[in-house]
This record gives sequence, C-alpha cells and structure tokens, in this order.
Amino acid sequence: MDQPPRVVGLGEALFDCFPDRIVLGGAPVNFAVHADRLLNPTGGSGTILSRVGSDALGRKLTDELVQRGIDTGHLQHDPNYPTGTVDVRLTDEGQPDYTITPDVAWDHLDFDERARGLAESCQAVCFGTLAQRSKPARSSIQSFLESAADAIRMLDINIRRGYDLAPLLPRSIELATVVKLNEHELPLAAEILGLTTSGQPLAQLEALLDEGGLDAVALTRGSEGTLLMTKQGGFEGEPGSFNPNPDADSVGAGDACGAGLVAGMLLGLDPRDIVTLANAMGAHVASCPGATPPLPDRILDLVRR
Ligand SMILES: Nc1ncnc2c1ncn2[C@@H]1O[C@H](COP(=O)(O)OP(=O)(O)OP(=O)(O)O)[C@@H](O)[C@H]1O
Ligand SMILES: O=C(O)C(=O)C[C@H](O)[C@H](O)CO
Repeated sequence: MDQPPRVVGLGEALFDCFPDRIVLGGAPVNFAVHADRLLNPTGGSGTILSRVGSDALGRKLTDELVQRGIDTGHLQHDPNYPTGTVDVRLTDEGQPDYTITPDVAWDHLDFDERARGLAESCQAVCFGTLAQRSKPARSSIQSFLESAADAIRMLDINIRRGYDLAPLLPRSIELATVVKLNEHELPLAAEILGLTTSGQPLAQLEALLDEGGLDAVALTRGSEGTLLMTKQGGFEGEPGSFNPNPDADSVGAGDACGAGLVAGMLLGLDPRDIVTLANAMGAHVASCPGATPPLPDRILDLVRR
C-alpha cells in the first residue's frame, strides 16, 4: 500500500428511530465508522459522503460523527430537505424491519468538485441501492463510482422496502468490484440479473462473480458466518464469537462485516483471514445494542499484526 487508505461510505446518513431512542445509522455511515476504526492503526481513515438537512438532527448527526472521530468534511448540508430518519421495529425473532422516510436530504446528494476529489483519491468505497432510489442521488453516486476507477467498490445490496431494485441492480453491479449480499438477497439478485445457474446458492455466487465481472462476492449468513467467493475459490474463516448482551439487536451487523471485508482486502490479508475479520466484526455488532459499538482489542489485534 503506497499511502494510508481512505475509505468512503457513500449514500444515506440518518438516524435509526427505535421506540425508546434514536441511534446514528445508515449502512454507509456504519460501514465508514467501522472501517475508520480498523484502519486507524495503520494510519488509514473512513469518511462519509452524504447529505443532511439544515436542522437539529443534521447538527446532531454531524456531532455524533465528530465524537466518533470521523471526518465530516464531505457531509453536505441541504437547505430544503430534512435529515433522514428510519423507524426500526424489531420482529419477534429480533430481526430489524425498516420503514424509511422518503425525500430527505440524502436523496439530494450532489456530486460536486469536492466529491470528485474524494472519488479520485479514495482506495475503497461502499455503496448500496437504497440511496439510489431518487434520481439526484443516483446520478451522484454513479458519477462518484465512475470517478473512483482504481478503488475497491463494494456494493452492499441491502434491499429495503419502498423502491424497485430491478432497474438499479445491473448498473450497480457494473460499477462494483465486490458485491456483498445475504441469503435472501442472493436468489432475488440472480433472478433480476437472469444469471444462468442451477438455482443452488454456490452456483449463484459463482455465476454472479463471473457474469458480473467481479473480483469477489461475499455471502453473509448470520450465525453461519460469511462465505467469500473469489476467482481462487470459496473461503470461510473462523466463526465470530457471539455472546449477546441482553439488549442486543442485529442492526448494523452486515455493515460491520462489510467494513471487515474491505479493511482486510486493503491490508492485504489472505482470504481466510479477511473472512475471520468480517465474521468477528459482524458477530460483535450482532451481540451489542446499536450499530457502531466500540471494537474490543481481540478484533483490533486481527489488524494490528
Ligand atoms: N448471531 C450471529 N452469530 C455469529 N455471527 C453472526 C451472527 N449474526 C451475524 N453474524 C456475522 O455477521 C455477518 C453479517 O450478519 P448478517 O448475515 O445478519 O448480515 P446482513 O444480512 O448482511 O445484514 P444487513 O441487512 O445489516 O446488511 C454474518 O455473515 C456473520 O459473520
Ligand atoms: O441504510 C440502510 O440500509 C438502512 O436501512 C438504515 C438502517 O436503519 C441501518 O442503520 C443500516 O444498517
């Protein structure tokens, strides 16, 4: 690595609103915070390119990023639209169900000169499909990815309700070098993309890797851990240790896992160690309340070696 890596979470910055509390969120924010923590020991950093309103929640969101040591220089302020919010309900199985407020500040993300500079200088970016639901942000996100030609570009599909994935997915995959998805998203993606497979998950992953022209595809499987499919074959690492706090929720486990994948790739870990790091990150966040709990030394030791 020639220079300390700079990693970008691109898309929605918002607050997760639980019945009794509001928590910093948005998959790209969670990703950037965790990537920052993992890369700090090697001089690297995570930042967020998003847009908040000129309102109290926007100021709170900025303050919370500052408290976590995240560069807010690429957080845009919209004069007309409010800061994003999401109502989070936990199902009886403890799985989060998200209701996402429409037409908020991050739907109006602008690809300005500052954003172009970030795209041209970053080493990795993580983006999803939700933030591409409206035309202004979709156009900005796609322009960013076109300008980040040399970066690892991880698409974390993160299907949510309220927008149509089908028209977004093919272009998002073309712009990605790595795709991360879960077991529910894989068959849907295979169908939308018309992948030629037998319908078995492994065959679907291989077809996505080949037909998508990707460097890697990561399948997240909750307590079963992550499977990383590359041109060299499939890799599983050590399982993450899962000792849940009584107030734990799995919000952000996938985002933390994605940060582990990208940090591991940038640090040049071998594929099994990349998956071990990703599993440790996902399991840690799934065992804590909130999406960006501090990381324990046993995880930081995986990147300090
Ligand atoms: N209960 C658990 N026990 C052990 N590891 C877990 C557990 N839950 C999550 N993990 C780890 O975290 C990773 C990501 O979790 P999960 O599969 O729930 O994410 P996801 O569906 O991608 O989430 P999101 O919708 O937030 O992106 C898993 O692949 C696994 O490594
Ligand atoms: O950003 C998303 O995909 C969301 O659904 C926001 C969530 O509330 C959560 O913070 C992401 O894991």
